[in-house]
Amino acid sequence: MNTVAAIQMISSPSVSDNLATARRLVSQAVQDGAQLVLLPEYWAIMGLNDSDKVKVAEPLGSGPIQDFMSSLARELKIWLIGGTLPLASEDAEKVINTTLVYNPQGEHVGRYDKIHLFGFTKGTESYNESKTIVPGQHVGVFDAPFGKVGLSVCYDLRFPELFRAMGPVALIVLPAAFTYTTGMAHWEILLRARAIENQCYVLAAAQGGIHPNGRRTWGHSMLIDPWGAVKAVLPEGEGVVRGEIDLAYMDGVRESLPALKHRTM
Ligand SMILES: O=C(O)CCC(=O)C(=O)O
Repeated sequence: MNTVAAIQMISSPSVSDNLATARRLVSQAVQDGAQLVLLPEYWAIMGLNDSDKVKVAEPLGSGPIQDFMSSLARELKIWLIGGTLPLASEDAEKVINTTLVYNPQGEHVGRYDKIHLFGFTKGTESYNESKTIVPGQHVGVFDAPFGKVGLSVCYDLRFPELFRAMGPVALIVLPAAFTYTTGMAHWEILLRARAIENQCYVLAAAQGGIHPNGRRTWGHSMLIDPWGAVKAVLPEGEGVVRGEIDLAYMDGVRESLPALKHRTM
């Protein structure tokens, strides 16, 4: 069995507070047996305004957030998928919203830059990530001990072609900070659809609550199995969602309903 966990947070604008919370929750997940742990989108910096986000953006390979993730993975001997952090881009006013993956030796072994940038306007709610983020251009997949893991971030969930482009994977991970409004309507349906159509596990780590800046996020971090069943969920608040990747079960689903083999395009 392979135990994986998603961390749910309600991140604040204080990077040091967020690092302390992440350390506490990841340690709790590991005490409960997790060998691979996923943090949510912008776990270290959510709540910072756009200009402060650019100020804390790190060059790849160095900076306090990357040092923290690498040390934590090494110390706890886990695979750590670092939600997302802002990496410095060539445009001084924009960042790259990046997931970095660390192995149990604390080495950086995977990267994915969020490709689809969220835009949404309804009433007083408005988001336009392309103002402050440079989109990624490459699919991200890495090899974990139990098989291939595909990387995606939040709004990417709405674009099934990204997940097809990963090739067959055992697990899709999705760090997120879904809005309360869109999350209530679409989050679980889309996550379960990605698990069903790709016949793999889906692990989603969300922000979930009312943040100090007033923003409300949907939460509902969850683990879904290859049949589309929700195995564990945390509706709101900080905490850990944990479960097993059962490869024999996944193979059974793929054998009894060989939809992946029946693809024609
Ligand atoms: O797709 C959505 O509804 C939410 C996406 C989002 O909040 C994000 O990508 O940051």
